[in-house]
Amino acid sequence: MKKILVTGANGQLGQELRELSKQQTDSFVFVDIDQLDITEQQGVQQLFQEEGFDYCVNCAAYTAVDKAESDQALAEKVNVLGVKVLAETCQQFGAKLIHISTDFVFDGKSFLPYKEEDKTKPISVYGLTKLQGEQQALKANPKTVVLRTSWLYSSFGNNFVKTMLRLGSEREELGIIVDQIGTPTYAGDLAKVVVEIIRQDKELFGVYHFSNEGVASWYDFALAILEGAEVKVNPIPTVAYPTPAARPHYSVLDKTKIKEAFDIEIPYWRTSLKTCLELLSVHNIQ
Ligand SMILES: NC(=O)C1=CN([C@@H]2O[C@H](COP(=O)(O)OP(=O)(O)OC[C@H]3O[C@@H](n4cnc5c(N)ncnc54)[C@H](OP(=O)(O)O)[C@@H]3O)[C@@H](O)[C@H]2O)C=CC1
Ligand SMILES: Cc1cn([C@H]2C[C@H](O)[C@@H](COP(=O)(O)OP(=O)(O)O[C@H]3O[C@@H](C)C(=O)[C@@H](O)[C@H]3O)O2)c(=O)[nH]c1=O
Repeated sequence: MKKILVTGANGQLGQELRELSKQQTDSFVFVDIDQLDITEQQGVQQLFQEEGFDYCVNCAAYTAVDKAESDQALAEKVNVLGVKVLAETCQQFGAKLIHISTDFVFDGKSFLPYKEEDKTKPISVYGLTKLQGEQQALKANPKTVVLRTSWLYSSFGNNFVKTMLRLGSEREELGIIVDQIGTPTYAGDLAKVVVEIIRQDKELFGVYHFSNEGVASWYDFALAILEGAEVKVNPIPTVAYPTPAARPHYSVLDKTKIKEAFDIEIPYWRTSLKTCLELLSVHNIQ
């Protein structure tokens, strides 16, 4: 039986892992900032010393993309320093680290799905801090898996799906960006892959890309979320929706490496969206 620490456990991915852990025989410890601030080296070291983890899954992050532009210090503290502290502590106590990163490490100028070794060039503070976090993790603990994912949503936490359901019930029309192309990822599917990597325990460290299968613009995603609703969804260009942070125009991830290494099948994004929407409607959450 393995012992696994999950940090940032109250976020979308953390809560999906919590759900999934109920069906696992491994022992999971879930902590969020109130129990363990990943930037506090002493507290992190003490917990590792007391508990002796085999794996740490880092779901803790500063994820407010627009706010990060004016709050660089805090974004850096959590996404760079916090990851360094966790990775060094994992190395010190012999634990493997699974760290989650983002498609926003790329500039979006490609027209083919990004492979792990493609050149990174973040265009936002969030993207830059996440890239620096990856680098710190891989440097401090060679036994690190970095999972880059994109456009995460879940029935837990805050995300684009819930925003669309809310705005769709409040407004008659929505303008949604059509020239940013990527792939939505159901955090429940990402949680399954994390658990599978731990189960296989193959020691295949390094960077991997994971999202759902297929491609969409935010506009396509919004239309699928609001299918059957009365609201009119209009496609708009990025310039018509100015935001503090720039976002890549294209950030589809190539998933060949993770599929071959861990022999996994990945659901199409519309299939997983349906699963999440059904869960939301059963629990009447918006
Ligand atoms: N959301 C997305 O669309 C995407 C996310 N990712 C990455 O996936 C990972 C999981 O994302 P997601 O589940 O959406 O994130 P969330 O924002 O839902 O959850 C992050 C959690 O980390 C907590 N946290 C923040 N600072 C600290 C700290 N110093 N110590 C401990 N915990 C802290 C947050 O607490 P609080 O809420 O109180 O701040 C929150 O509970 C992140 O690494 C993210 O960068 C990658 C691609 C897309
Ligand atoms: C609410 C809204 C958003 N949008 C656009 C803005 C943006 O380009 C896109 C998504 O907006 P959001 O703010 O929900 O999501 P955003 O913060 O851009 O999502 C990103 O989060 C980080 C954490 C990641 O790592 C990325 O992979 C990605 O998921 O939709 C519209 O066009 N119309 C709208 O009414």
